[in-house]
Amino acid sequence: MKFYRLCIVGFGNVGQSLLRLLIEKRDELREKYEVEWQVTGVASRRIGWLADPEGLDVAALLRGEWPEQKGQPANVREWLIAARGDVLFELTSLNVETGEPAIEHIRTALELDIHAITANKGTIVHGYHELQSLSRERGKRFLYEATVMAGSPLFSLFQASLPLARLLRFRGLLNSTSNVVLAEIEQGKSFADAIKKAQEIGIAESDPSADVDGWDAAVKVCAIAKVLMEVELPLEAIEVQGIRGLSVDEIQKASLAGRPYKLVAGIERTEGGVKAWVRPEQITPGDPFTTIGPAGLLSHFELDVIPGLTIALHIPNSGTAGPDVTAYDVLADFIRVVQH
Ligand SMILES: NC(=O)C1=CN([C@@H]2O[C@H](COP(=O)(O)OP(=O)(O)OC[C@H]3O[C@@H](n4cnc5c(N)ncnc54)[C@H](OP(=O)(O)O)[C@@H]3O)[C@@H](O)[C@H]2O)C=CC1
Ligand SMILES: N[C@@H](CC=O)C(=O)O
Repeated sequence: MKFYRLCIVGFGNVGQSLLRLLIEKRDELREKYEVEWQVTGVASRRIGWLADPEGLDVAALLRGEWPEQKGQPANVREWLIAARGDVLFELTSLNVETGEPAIEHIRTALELDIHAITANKGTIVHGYHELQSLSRERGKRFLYEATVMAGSPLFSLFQASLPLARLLRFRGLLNSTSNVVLAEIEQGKSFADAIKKAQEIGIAESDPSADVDGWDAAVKVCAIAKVLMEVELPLEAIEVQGIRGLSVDEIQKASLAGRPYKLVAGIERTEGGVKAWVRPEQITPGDPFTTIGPAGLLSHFELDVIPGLTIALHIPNSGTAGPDVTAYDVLADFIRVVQH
């Protein structure tokens, strides 16, 4: 039996879903992978750096009850050492501009020979090469399946099942929040109430302007360029237009005409590199984008060896399905660590 001490930084929607899923899958992890785990560290701005190498009470954490700890660790390094972590789950809020402090959290974990798993796409855009090479140097994993198309295999699909395939073109729905907001406005809700709906489902970023202004999708396009196309694409080089500029009237009329708006992201290779964009587009009947609900995600890839490959992810427009499927990607990365 292998035993892992787990540390979670960022204990919001995804962090809590992950903990619930780890508990739900505890027996299967033991039976199928001979893995036992304990959460020995939990941290966030409100919680501080909680650590107990003997294991924290996970049921209490999920009830929002944090044990009083005198002399808490002062920073991520002290925290990981105090918790004697084996795996760090980095699940803090997206920082579009710098990817921090998530990059620092992951760098510190790898320097301490701790595997790092993240759902935070800022780390890919701003820290991918550094963190990849550090993870190789230390012989530890840095995994990020949940960062793009959370809930469906994307990076692991390419890595495991599409060797030597060259990605030429991509078009997709990468931001659930914008598409939920558009669908809610089509039903007569105000912009503010539509955002509230996305927040209730747990899919909006901590600052939802990253969603509706197109930056969350842009960061994901950038991650696709970096990881799947091996191309450097600065965020500033992406043509980004969010949904905020659309009026309620435009959104509702487009929907009534059977050509609703969706926030669409795309990238294609050009002679000199790549061209990438995020923008609202009216979709026509028969477009694969019409086949999924508002919170769903869809990616269509054109490869040199496969003319068209589509991944569609269906997410109910209620409950905590968004963070739950994200947590599953994070758990799948944990299993990859266990099999390392
Ligand atoms: N929700 C989803 O469906 C998906 C989310 N993601 C990504 O997963 C990550 C987490 O998302 P989600 O759980 O929804 O976000 P939430 O806003 O629900 O939670 C974010 C958590 O990060 C903590 N946090 C923020 N800044 C810091 C910091 N500087 N130091 C320590 N903790 C910090 C917050 O702490 P506190 O509350 O104490 O301020 C909170 O616990 C994000 O990067 C997001 O982009 C990826 C795919 C899907
Ligand atoms: N805010 C994001 C969450 C996942 O990355 C979205 O709405 O798609």
